[in-house]
Amino acid sequence: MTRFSPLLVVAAALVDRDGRVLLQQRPPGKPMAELWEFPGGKVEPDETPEAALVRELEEELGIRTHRSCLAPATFASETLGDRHLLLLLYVCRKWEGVPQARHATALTWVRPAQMYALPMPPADLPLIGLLDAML
Ligand SMILES: Nc1nc2c([nH]c(=O)n2[C@@H]2O[C@H](COP(=O)(O)OP(=O)(O)OP(=O)(O)O)[C@@H](O)[C@H]2O)c(=O)[nH]1
Repeated sequence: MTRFSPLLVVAAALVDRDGRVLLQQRPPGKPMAELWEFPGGKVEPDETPEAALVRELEEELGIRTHRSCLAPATFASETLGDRHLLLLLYVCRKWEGVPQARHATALTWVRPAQMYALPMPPADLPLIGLLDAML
């Protein structure tokens, strides 16, 4: 029997009061360098997806939130090289602190429709229309 071992990644659409969403730019030297992505990262073994996302938002942006502020929104399913990525996207409207680019090259706040003009990872492309309809 084939074992399916997906790469489980969690990410957040942080939404501000004007309905704009935060994207971060991946640094040079990494896979998919310079593409714009939702903040987040891999779920570690023995970690819940929500705990992973709270941790990643603190590490990457220096903001604090709580799992009760993470609303499951949609997901992406995409083959990435020899792995299969499952990306769980949450909407978050409540956090403490001002996001800072601790890992990313840059941050930007955009409306979902503006994402079509930005280079994003292939897995993220189907999420744009869904966010546009949702927010
Ligand atoms: N955070 C995030 N990751 C995404 C998005 N779209 C997407 O394909 N990914 C992929 O999901 C994985 C996220 O894991 P990660 O952030 O821990 O990986 P990384 O390559 O940046 O760092 P690392 O492997 O050095 O820890 C990467 O392979 C990344 O390319 C997205 O919108 N946000």
